[in-house]
Amino acid sequence: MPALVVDDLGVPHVTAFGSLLNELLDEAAALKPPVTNRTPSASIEPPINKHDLNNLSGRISSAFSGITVEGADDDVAVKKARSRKFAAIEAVARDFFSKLTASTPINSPEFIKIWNFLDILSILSDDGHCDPALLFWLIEELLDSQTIAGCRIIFDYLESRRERITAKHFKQTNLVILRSCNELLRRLSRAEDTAFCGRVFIFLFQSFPLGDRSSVNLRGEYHVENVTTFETPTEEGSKMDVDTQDDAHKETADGRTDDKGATKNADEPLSMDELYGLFWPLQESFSQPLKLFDTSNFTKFRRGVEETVRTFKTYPSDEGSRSASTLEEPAHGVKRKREGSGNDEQSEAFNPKYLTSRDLFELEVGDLTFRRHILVQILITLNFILSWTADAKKKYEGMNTPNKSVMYSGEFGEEEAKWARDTKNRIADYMRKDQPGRFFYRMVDTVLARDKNWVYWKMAGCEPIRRDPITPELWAEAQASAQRATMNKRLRPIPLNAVPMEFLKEKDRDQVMEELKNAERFKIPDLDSFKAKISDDDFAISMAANEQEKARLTASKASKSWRALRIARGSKLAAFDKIDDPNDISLIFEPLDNMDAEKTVEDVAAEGDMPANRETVVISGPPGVGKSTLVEKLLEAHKGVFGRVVRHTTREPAEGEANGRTFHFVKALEFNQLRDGDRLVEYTEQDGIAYGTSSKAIETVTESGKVPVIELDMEGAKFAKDMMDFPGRYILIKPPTPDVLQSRLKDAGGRDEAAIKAIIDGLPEQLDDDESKMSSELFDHTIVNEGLEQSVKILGEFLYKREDEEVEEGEGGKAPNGEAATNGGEHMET
Ligand SMILES: Nc1ncnc2c1ncn2[C@@H]1O[C@H](COP(=O)(O)OP(=O)(O)OP(=O)(O)O)[C@@H](O)[C@H]1O
Repeated sequence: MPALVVDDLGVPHVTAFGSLLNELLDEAAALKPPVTNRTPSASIEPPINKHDLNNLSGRISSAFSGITVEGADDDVAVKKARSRKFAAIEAVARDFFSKLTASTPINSPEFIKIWNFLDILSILSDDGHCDPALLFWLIEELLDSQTIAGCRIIFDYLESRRERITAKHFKQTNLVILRSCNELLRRLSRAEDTAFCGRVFIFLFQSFPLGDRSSVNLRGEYHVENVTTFETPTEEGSKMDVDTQDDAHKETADGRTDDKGATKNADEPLSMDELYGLFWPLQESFSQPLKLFDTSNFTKFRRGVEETVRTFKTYPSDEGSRSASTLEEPAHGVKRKREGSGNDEQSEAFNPKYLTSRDLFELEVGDLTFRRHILVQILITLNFILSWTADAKKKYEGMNTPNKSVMYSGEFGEEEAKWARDTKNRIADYMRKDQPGRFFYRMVDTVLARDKNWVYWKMAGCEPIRRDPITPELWAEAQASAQRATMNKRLRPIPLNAVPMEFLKEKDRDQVMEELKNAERFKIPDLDSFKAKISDDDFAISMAANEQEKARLTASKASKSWRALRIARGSKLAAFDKIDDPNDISLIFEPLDNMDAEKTVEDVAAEGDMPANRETVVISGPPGVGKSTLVEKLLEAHKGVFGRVVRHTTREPAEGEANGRTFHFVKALEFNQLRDGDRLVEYTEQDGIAYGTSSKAIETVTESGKVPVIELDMEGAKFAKDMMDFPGRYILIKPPTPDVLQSRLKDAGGRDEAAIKAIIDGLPEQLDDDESKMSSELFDHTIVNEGLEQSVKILGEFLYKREDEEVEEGEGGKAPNGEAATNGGEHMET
C-alpha cells in the first residue's frame, strides 16, 4: 500500500520528482505508446533504456537540488540526504503505482505504463537514486494484486528483464525476490500450474548463484505439520456414493484380491480393507523418515511398503488400460459423482492433498498418477535409508565442516539396506514395464541421483560452489613458461637427427644424385636396430666412470628411446599403455602376440568368419557365474571376430591395471558428465563406485570391424535394455545349481563367506522372478554354464545362427526366449 495517497504530497522534492516522473513516463510513452489488439505480454518488449531518457541524471539532480548526496558513504549528512531522496522517490512511486494498478486492468493496453514505469524505476535503482529493493517491493505488490493469469504476464516481464534487474545490488534485493517467488509458488497448484511453477523455479535458479543457501533447509527440518489422517481400518460406516472399481480390479488382478477370500499365500495381495490400514500410515514415514531409525517403526514401514508394492503390481502399469478399465467406465450399477460436471481437466487433475476416505481408496489405487506418486515417495524414503547405513556414513566422515543438524546418529543395518535395495529394484521393474513408464522412471532416477548430491552438499555445510580464480603468480608463471616454450631457440648447425647435406655443394651433380638415392638417407630405421643400441647404452651407463659420462650416455639412450618409440607408434601403440617405467621401453621390441592388449586392426577376422548378426552381444548373469571366463573363451575361439567393450569406472586402478584395458578409469566428475550427456548405455553403482558402458567404447570395437561384447551384471543388462533401449543380443548365463555356483565362488577366492551367501540368496530373485518374467522378457537366450567348453560352443552357435535357422534345443541348442539351453546339465531349480 502506498505510504501517502494525496494528489499533492506537499513536500517540494516529492512534488518535483512527481513532475519529473510524469515527464519520463511521457517520454517512454512516446517511444512505446499503448497499442490495442495485442496480447498483454506483447507490450512488455522492448525495454526502456537510460539513453532513451533525456539527460536523466541532470534532471534528477535538479529535482533534488538542495539535497546533497555526494560524499563519503558513511558520512551522516550524506546518509540522511540519501534517505530523504529515497523516501521522496518511494512516496511518488508508490502513489503512482497504486493509482495506476487500481484503475488499469492488466489486459488493458494502458498497462504498458506500468512496464515503462518499472523500467524507469530499474534505471533509477541502478544509478543509485532510489532504494534498490523498491522495484521488487512494487512487483511483489503487483503479484499479490493479480490473479494467476495476471501473474503469468508479470512473470513474462520479470523473465525478460531478469539479467538487467538482478545485475546490480543483488544483495539488497535477493530476499524480496525470494519472498515474492515463494509467495507466488504457494499460490500455485503444483499439479495444475506445473509449467508456471517451473518458470518461477527457473527464474530463481537463474537469479541466485548455484551455491546460494537462502532456500536451503539447513536445519534439516521435516514437514511434520503435514499429518495425514485416515479412517480407522475396517470401519463399517455409511459408504459414499462413488465409483468403485472392485469388479474391474478383480478382473485385472485375476481374482487375487478377493476381500473376503480364504487363506492367501505369501504372494497374494491383501484385501483393500487390510491394505488401507497399512497404506496411509506410510505417509508419516515419508514426512518424518527419522522415525525409521526406530526398529518397530521400520518394521511397520517395511510391511506397508511391501504390501503396497504387491498390490500395485496387480494393476496394469500403463495408462491406457487404466482409463479403459477403471476410471472411464465405472463399474456396473454405480453412479459417477461428478457426472455432468463438464470439467474433465479439473476432475483428472491430481490433488496433492490426499483424500483418505476408505471409499475412495480403490479409486485412488487404480489411478496410475497416484500409484506413481506413492512409489516416488517410497523411492525417496528408500534412498534415505540407504544413505544412513554404516558404509554410507563412512563417506561423511571426511567432511570439513559437517552440518551437524543433518548428521544423524541413527544407522540402518545391512539387512535393512539389502531390503531397501531389493525393494528399489522391484519398484523400478514395475515402473519400467512399458515405454512411458521407462521414460518416467528415468526422469525420477535422474532427479533422485541429483538430489543425492544436494543432500550431500547440505551435509557438508553447503561449501561454496565456485572455482578459485587464477592467482596473478600462477598467471605470470604460465605466461613465462608459454613464452619459454615458444621462444626461438638457437638453431643447431644440423637439426637433430638430420643427415648431412654438405656434399650437395661439394660434389658434382651426378654424384649428388647417386648419394641422394642412398636408402640410409630416407628409410626409417628398423625398430629392432635400436634394441641392441639401447641395451649397449644401458650397459655403458652401469659402467660409467663418472657422473658426467653417465649423464651423456643417459641423454644418448633417451634420444634412441625416443626415436624407437616414434617408430613403434605406428605398429605397437597398444604396448605403450604397458610401459610403466620410461627408462625401460623393452616391451615395444616384443612381438605383438606376446601382448594381451588390444589387437590392431590387422587382427580382424576375414569377412567369411564373421557372424551374420553383428549386433552388440550382452553377456549377463549373477556374480561369479562365469561371464568373464566365457567371454574370454569366446574371443579365443573366434579370433578377430568379437571385441570386448571396456567399461568406465570411478574406482582407482588396482596394481597392474592399465587404463583402457580392464576399465577406463575416470574421476566422478567425468563419469557424471558422460552419464548426464547420455553417453552411457548403462550405468550402475556398487559400494559407492560407479560403473558404466559408453557408446564410444562400443563404437571403438565396431569401428575396428569386430562385434562388441559387453559383460554386465543383471542390473546393468536390465538397465541397458529397459531404460536405455539399447539394442543387442542379451544372453543370460545361469549356474547349473546354486551349490555349483557356491563352490565356484569359493574356489575363485576374493569373496568372503557373507558375500557368497548374499549372491546365493539373491539367485531366486535374479533368475526366476516369475512375477515379472524378467528373464524371459529381457534375454534372447539363456545358457546354463555347466561344462565350460560346451557353454562356449553353445554361445558361439547362438551368435552365428542365421535369422532363418532353428537350432535344436538342448545341447548346443537355441532355446526360445527365456528357456535355458543346457549343455547336458539340468535346468537350475532355485
Ligand atoms: N563352466 C565352468 N566350470 C567350472 N568353473 C567355471 C566355469 N565357468 C567359470 N568357472 C570359474 O568360476 C569362477 C568365476 O568365473 P568368472 O570370473 O568368469 O565369473 P564372472 O561371472 O565373470 O564373475 P564376476 O561377476 O564376479 O565378474 C572362475 O574361477 C572360473 O574359472
